[in-house]
Amino acid sequence: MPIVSATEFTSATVDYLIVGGGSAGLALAARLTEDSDVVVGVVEAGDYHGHTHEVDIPGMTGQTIANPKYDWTFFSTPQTRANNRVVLQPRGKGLGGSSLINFLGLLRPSKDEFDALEEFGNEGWNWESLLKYMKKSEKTHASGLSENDAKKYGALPENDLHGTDGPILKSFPSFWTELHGVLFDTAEALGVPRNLEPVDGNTVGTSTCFASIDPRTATRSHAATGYFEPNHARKNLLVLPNAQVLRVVIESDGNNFKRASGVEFVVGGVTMKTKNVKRDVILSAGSFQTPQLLELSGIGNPDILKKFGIETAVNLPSVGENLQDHVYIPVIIEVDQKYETLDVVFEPAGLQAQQELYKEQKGFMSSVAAPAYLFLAAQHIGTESDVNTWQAKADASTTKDIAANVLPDLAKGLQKQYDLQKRWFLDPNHAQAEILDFIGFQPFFGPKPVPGKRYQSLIASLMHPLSRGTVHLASSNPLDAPAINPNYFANDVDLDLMVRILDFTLKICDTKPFSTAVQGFVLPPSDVMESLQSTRNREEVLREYVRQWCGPVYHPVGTAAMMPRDEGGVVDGSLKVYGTTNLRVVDISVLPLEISSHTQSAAYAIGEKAADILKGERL
Ligand SMILES: Cc1cc2nc3c(=O)[nH]c(=O)nc-3n(C[C@H](O)[C@H](O)[C@H](O)COP(=O)(O)OP(=O)(O)OC[C@H]3O[C@@H](n4cnc5c(N)ncnc54)[C@H](O)[C@@H]3O)c2cc1C
Repeated sequence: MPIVSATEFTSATVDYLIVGGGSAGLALAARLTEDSDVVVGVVEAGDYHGHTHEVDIPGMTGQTIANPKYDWTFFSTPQTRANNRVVLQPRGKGLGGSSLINFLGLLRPSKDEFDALEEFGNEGWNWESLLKYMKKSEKTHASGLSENDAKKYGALPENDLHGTDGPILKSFPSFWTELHGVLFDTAEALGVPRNLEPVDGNTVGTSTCFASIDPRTATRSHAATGYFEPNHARKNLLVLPNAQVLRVVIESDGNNFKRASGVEFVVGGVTMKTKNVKRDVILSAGSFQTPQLLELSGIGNPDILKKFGIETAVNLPSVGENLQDHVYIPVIIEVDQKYETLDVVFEPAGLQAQQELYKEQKGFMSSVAAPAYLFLAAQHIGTESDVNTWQAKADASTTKDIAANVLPDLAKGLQKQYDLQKRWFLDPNHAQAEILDFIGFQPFFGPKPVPGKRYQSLIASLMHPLSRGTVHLASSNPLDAPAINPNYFANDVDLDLMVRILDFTLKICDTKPFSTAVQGFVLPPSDVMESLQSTRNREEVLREYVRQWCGPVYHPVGTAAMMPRDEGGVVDGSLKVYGTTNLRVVDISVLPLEISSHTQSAAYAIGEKAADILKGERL
């Protein structure tokens, strides 16, 4: 049994100690322990949740969000350019990490975005290599669609691009709603074609996503089911849940470098220490807690560390800078009653019928709630002159409140990022925006659905923000949440883009055939919709709606960026933290630039690739 007690954990000698049993951390642990001579310890703050309905049943996705059993329930700092609001920043807690609570969409970034990693100086980090690891992480189930339907739904996968025997199972929806095809026809009328195979490196167009669902049982496939449970009998994999790491213990190696000798953690209110790490300590705590743990361990900006009474072990001011996340704005519409939507499960009779269907792995409970995607290039949402303006403003001088404006190293790296973003603005094959269709009332914020009515929620998001945020310590108490500041709209272009993406979404609702289904708007609310009819200053009305209703899409990256040290990097291409001999970061925080995709496939690929890097070093 790999789940061990704290005493067994601290007395064992391990080759690798992984902090965080989440998406990337468990992928890494599973692959390293394929070699029975290698002993790996995983310490995870949350529980091993086993199999619970709210995690397993796809139709219940969303119900774990803001539930502290599964979610860290972080909030942002007040966002000055979004009406001073604080916004929820969910992160999965427990074996499986955020893959426990995510919305199941299994998409991939574009080729350009992975190739950019190599352009940043990380040899071997490119599309070809990461495609191999994304495939390695997955096992694909065929859709069973006819060729005609597959074309209608933008769902015609090319077999050799998809994995066949990996641990994460992926499948297409078990049913298809009428509005799915109607939405894609409407997008086509607006100049956005279907993209039959969106995971070949080009994401632009309309398509159906795969979902991380095992179609044989209609249950969530996640890091714990794929990478932990099948390997639970390995004697060389020791897993300690319910233990929160407080800091990495850092020692001097006698030269200029620092060595991570173990970690201090708290379990059941008792603080304990591991010491017996033969090789590496690996942080896989995600984009918010990896930088927090680095700072708690004395690795970061000395000015910040001093403020919290922490002695600097490694002067690395880039830690916790460069935070990027997708920002979304919702449009919720009421649709004609004749359409079947996920809303049926919130009515007693509908729920009972769906529960019966679920027993046969059918119906809404068995499938992903947001299967239909539109990925839009800048050219879909702006004129040539808009695009030129946007790319001209991809610059540190037009971005407010960022450390790169005072720290030359960060400025150099940021300029490289902006140069790429400029190029991507001009490329009609590069997605700047995403609109996903949640096939019912999006379950959490704001207004509530009226029983008996039917809805669609179009979630419109910015893919490549120019703003940069931060994650730093909020206090010296390791058990306190970090201060998460996405710094929304620090670059004006982000707000301009959000307005254009929202406008395009509203245009969809006003264009046939989709418009014929629309009965009215829930969001934007009626006062905003009325102002849009009556006022000449449409842009300002939309702007204010964005400021008031925007939020994160839960894909934060960049806070431990894999870039050269003198360009604002935290780790090198072998994922080693600068200034240390054996401390690594293996999670989504190492991506220097946000990707035009949801991030779980990248997190698994990073875990898979890290395992091969570490195996390679032992040869
Ligand atoms: C609500 C939500 C919806 C999402 N929807 C999608 C989607 O539909 N599709 C998609 O592709 N992506 C989605 N994502 C994003 C995706 O799931 C994440 O990017 C990915 O899982 C991150 O992997 P990771 O390994 O970096 O971190 P995580 O998987 O979050 O793992 C980090 C782990 O570290 C643990 N940890 C943190 N601090 C400590 C500590 N001090 N001590 C010990 N353990 C610690 C955490 O408890 C967690 O288990 C979503 C994310 C969320 C939160």
